[in-house]
Amino acid sequence: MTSLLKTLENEQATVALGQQIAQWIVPPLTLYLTGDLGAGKTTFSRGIIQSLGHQGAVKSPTYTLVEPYEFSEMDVFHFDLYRLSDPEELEFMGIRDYFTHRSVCLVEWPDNGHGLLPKADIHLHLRYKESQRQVEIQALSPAGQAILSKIK
Ligand SMILES: Nc1ncnc2c1ncn2[C@@H]1O[C@H](COP(=O)(O)OP(=O)(O)OP(=O)(O)O)[C@@H](O)[C@H]1O
Repeated sequence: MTSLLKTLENEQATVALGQQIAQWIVPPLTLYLTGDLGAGKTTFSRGIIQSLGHQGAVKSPTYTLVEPYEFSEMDVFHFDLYRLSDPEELEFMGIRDYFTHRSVCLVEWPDNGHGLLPKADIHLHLRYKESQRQVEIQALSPAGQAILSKIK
């Protein structure tokens, strides 16, 4: 599978990447979002979620672990696992019930999910390089590859 490197000049570029990807999402789909604190994971998620039709704010669910958004054709689950110390918390939440053929999972700090999450179709690595913000978008499945091939 392939990957793509993009520079994100400003916040709007991060939002716009989410908006682009949102048009091509066919559930089920899982995106992993990694990058340091403040790298732009929530900004990207906001681009996707608002583009799908959510009109309110999109905040990182740091304390609730997951924020669900229901749309006509899919359910989006925005996870932030930064504070997850015990994977049993995910089991207690009944995490497996979240994953259906309608589910789109956006997962911040996926390494803390300890293998309880679906495998990623796309992995976004957000980073700073020489004072620029960059994102490496990695396709990890045919569904992810189909989306990657359309990103401009
Ligand atoms: N490409 C960009 N260029 C400049 N600023 C950006 C860019 N993308 C996002 N930002 C800004 O960076 C700040 C942090 O972004 P955001 O909250 O999305 O990061 P995060 O990775 O979700 O952080 P955390 O891990 O703390 O939840 C926000 O103020 C956002 O507006």
